[in-house]
Amino acid sequence: MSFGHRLHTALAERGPLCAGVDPHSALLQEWGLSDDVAGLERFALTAVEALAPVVSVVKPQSAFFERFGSRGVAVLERVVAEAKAAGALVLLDVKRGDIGSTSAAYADAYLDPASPLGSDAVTVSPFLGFGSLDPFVDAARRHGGGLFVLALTSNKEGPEVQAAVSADGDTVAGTVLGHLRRLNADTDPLGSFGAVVGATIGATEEDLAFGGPVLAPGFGAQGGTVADLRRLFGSAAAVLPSSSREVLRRGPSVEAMRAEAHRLNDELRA
Ligand SMILES: O=c1ccn([C@@H]2O[C@H](COP(=O)(O)O)[C@@H](O)[C@H]2O)c(=O)[nH]1
Repeated sequence: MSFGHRLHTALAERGPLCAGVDPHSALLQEWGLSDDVAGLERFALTAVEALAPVVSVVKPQSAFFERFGSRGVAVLERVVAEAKAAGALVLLDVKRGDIGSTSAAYADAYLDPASPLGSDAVTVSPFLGFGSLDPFVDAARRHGGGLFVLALTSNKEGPEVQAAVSADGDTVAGTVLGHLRRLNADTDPLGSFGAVVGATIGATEEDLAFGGPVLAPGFGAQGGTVADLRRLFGSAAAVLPSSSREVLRRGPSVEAMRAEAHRLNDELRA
């Protein structure tokens, strides 16, 4: 079954919230944990225990695991496996993108279910040209996986690149969304090729009806609100507001993190 189909079902069953697992050193400290691999493991697996049984999508941020080298990546492998086992879809946030032949290796690493980091979907960067992502698109189709392609990111520096107008008169973001619209054509009920559009961007004239899901980071700690989501994403096929720190700072209590995820899902559904 395609990622779009599986995501559509998960959103209906569990709600739209995407829960980020971002083991910031400041959060490890707030939880009373040491800033080392043991602390990382306790933090990340506690977050998975709290959130993966109740949210549709868990999004581990690879950077916070990579900073501990191979032992940190081994913890990330457990996070991916345990979140899947608890019934969540796993979106690995690695924002990869390179020349095609290297993208093929990244795609195998993150989208092949037989790989130790094999996930349901992955974030990718289109800024080497959208065609450089073809190996990711092929792997996603082969394995029933999904992609979330950077389009209008939540950071204030994004427009310098993403709002630039290219030779055909489209913005860079508009060009990315156009490619996604083509990839998602004729997919029912939801395409597997999503876009990253921050909840913090204020306003956009881009057409967000491209047939696939929008990952909306910036909800919560970066200032994005439910009102922003309603205003920005009315035309989108599906929206996954993503929150990491805002939920994780409720820890280390499993009950408190889970209650916050339920509260946000209720608010988002209302
Ligand atoms: O445009 C983007 C793309 C990705 N992110 C990632 O989402 C989370 C946000 O964490 P919060 O604690 O909820 O702010 C983080 O992993 C970012 O790398 C983003 O923020 N904006």
